[in-house]
Amino acid sequence: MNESLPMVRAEHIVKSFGSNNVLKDISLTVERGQVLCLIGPSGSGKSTLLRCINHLETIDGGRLWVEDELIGYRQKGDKLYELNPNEVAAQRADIGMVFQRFNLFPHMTVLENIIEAPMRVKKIKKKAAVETAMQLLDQVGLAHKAKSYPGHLSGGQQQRVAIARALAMKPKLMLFDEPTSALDPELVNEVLNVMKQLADDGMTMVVVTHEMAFARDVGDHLVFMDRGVVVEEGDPKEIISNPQHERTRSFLARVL
Ligand SMILES: Nc1ncnc2c1ncn2[C@@H]1O[C@H](COP(=O)(O)OP(=O)(O)OP(=O)(O)O)[C@@H](O)[C@H]1O
Repeated sequence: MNESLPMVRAEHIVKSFGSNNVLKDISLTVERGQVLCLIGPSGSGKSTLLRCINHLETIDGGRLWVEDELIGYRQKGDKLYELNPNEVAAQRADIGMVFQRFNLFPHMTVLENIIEAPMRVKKIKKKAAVETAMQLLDQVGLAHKAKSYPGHLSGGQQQRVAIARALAMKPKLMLFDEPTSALDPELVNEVLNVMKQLADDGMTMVVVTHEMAFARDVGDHLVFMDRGVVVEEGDPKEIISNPQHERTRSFLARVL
């Protein structure tokens, strides 16, 4: 692995749903260990971009790289070949994603939720999977809830389990899609604190968020998207205190 490669490179990404051109020529780079926060009005294409990185949508044009791997394709000489389902699954296994809704399996305990994918996808033995899961639950402050069912947890606790579940696959990149938007306000910080800890530990993260304090204090890089294009990007503190573009200014005036 070439350590000098960025973690993510999006080059001229285009994505439409019918006549709705949701991503219009998006290019951006996420460096290793960087927390990139993606902000912008509703419908600007932020979730779609994350979903393209994680194979949940297929791009119509451009190239998406995670390290030296082209998302969805294998390159041989000048030719590109679509990955088969097993190869897609292998690429996806390296990328953790946390959604607005936690999507935990309700009929499984917290522990079972976390060990399910490592055992199924990575063929990890149960003993090792449980050991890792318990360490992760400890990291997110929920070791005491291992045997609980998701329905008995608060939204903030469920989201922390969802983060632990994603981390159990030992991803090299974590994508967060508005991870606190569905939470009661008093539960938001417990999730943001776990994310901050992850950032401090050096995890590469792309975070779609409306939490501007998090973007300012934890983000290394801020990207403001509007109507499918990157309008402005740079240092979060600088953009938030002194946006250069009128569209950024009017968005920030609404959310700050
Ligand atoms: N699967 C889909 N089929 C059709 N249209 C879609 C699909 N997914 C997203 N869209 C459309 O793409 C546009 C961008 O949506 P997206 O969720 O990426 O925006 P967003 O910036 O994340 O917004 P929000 O902050 O509200 O989540 C919207 O018009 C949405 O309706």
